[in-house]
Amino acid sequence: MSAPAVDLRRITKRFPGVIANDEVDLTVERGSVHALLGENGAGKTTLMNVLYGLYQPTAGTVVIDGEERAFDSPRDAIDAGVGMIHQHFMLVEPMTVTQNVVLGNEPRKWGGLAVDRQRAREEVAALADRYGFDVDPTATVEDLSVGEQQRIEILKALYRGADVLILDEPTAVLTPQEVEELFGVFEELTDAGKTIIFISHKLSEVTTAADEVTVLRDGKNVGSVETDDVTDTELAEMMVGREVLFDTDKPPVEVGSIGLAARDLVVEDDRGVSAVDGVDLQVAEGEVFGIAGVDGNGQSELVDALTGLRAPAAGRVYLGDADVTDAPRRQRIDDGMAFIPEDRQARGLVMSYDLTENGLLGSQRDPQFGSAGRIRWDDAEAHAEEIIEEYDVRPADTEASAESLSGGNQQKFIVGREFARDPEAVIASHPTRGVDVGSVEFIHERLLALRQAGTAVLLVSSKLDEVRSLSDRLGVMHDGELVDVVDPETVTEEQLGLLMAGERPPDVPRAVTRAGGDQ
Ligand SMILES: Nc1ncnc2c1ncn2[C@@H]1O[C@H](COP(=O)(O)OP(=O)(O)OP(=O)(O)O)[C@@H](O)[C@H]1O
Repeated sequence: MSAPAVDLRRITKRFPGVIANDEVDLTVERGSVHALLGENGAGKTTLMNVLYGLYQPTAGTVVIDGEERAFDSPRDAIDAGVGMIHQHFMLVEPMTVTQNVVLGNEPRKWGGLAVDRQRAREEVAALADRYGFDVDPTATVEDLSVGEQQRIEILKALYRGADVLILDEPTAVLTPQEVEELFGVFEELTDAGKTIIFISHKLSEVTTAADEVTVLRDGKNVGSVETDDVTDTELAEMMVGREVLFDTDKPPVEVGSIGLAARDLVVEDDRGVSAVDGVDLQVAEGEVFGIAGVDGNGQSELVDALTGLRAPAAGRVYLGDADVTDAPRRQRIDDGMAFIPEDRQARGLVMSYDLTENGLLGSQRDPQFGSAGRIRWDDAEAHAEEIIEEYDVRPADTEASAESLSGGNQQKFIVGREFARDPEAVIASHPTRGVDVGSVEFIHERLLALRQAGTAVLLVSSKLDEVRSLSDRLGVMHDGELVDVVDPETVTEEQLGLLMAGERPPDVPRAVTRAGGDQ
């Protein structure tokens, strides 16, 4: 039998005060798809960063194709045939597909004096063709959908000779259709002898797309199993070490008056084009209003306008009875608006601050933490400790900087901080993105507890099962418009998919309006 494509032997990686990987073994056979699963902070990204040469292990050996390797940088890993596709793409948007794919490795002509553009185009087209990728090498990257951009990243790795492809949560930003396409790409690649390792939090995707799965817990490998031999429930238990319930219990709630509303809202994007085109919506106290849609159909701009990050070009925003259209963000927070942003690193946290400081963000003027501009740091620290404990943020250290936390733990901290404000209205944008199953369950429970307590919740999510199970009414956004408001319980996945694609399927069940006031 040939040597495995990847063989990690007793990899240990320590950071100050943390053992991120603790003698982890991982064997991945050539031509297979291997999933890496584990709670937030379990050490998945760290292990892959070791394999990709971004980190040097404290101890242990990396063996590729039977050959022991020591990578000092990703350059070494790429030379050994290991490529990595990060969650945040590293493409140059104004450039073409071809320019991006060959970037840094351009074929040359005239004795190396000039880039051979024609050859570059031909090579990229041939590569795309070989793996069945439907891409136009002359297209500009910024005009492509997220799924297409991801395929360009994969092409880039293949162009550099990758035999092993590592993908960090590749499905987090994709629509259900794009996820299917990506899994099709996985098949093409493995048929051609490539090896794929992907990190995921979605159990159903792991069992669908992977041949084998390895579960990490607290930095250790707790088991590698073939996906044919394991159920979602068993995997969840391996991850968290306890039973995880998948049912969301949503008790009936008596709704109150309007907690959050938008009227005829028009919002322009960064290029001055209308991204939100006359949206009307009302969220009652005690109601979860979900918004489903393919990313990039105006959801982000809508959320920006509601939270005060972007001034609308027309229309009004209301928090309770108050018109807050022109109110600064700070005032909206003071008036009871909590916000879980889509981009947690840019808008949810200050990455270089520690958790005590991050726990204060938005509450600096709250008398709970001081007066006359002086902050009582003991109280601020106690507050951060409460969030850490309640939301199981790891490491449980108020002095840890936000940037030293894993992505999912950063998210849990933001959610904890925002929910602790006891808000009148919550705007939650992809609140469980990158969060492990145990924590997803917890965040869902807390969202429903807020609903129970009479908070108006606007939930934007690209996870259809999430918006369907939590929402009382579900709006679908397409091309800047709220094209329909449907009953999340009875609408079918197919109807939703069509609405999200801008079509008008028949017999869509309309949502029943229960909110007070006119609708
Ligand atoms: N650069 C760093 N400095 C200090 N600690 C770090 C650093 N990178 C990761 N860690 C710590 O190592 C542990 C593992 O983190 P890692 O990002 O590998 O987890 P993960 O399994 O990928 O989590 P998630 O699912 O949340 O992305 C965590 O405790 C994290 O706080």
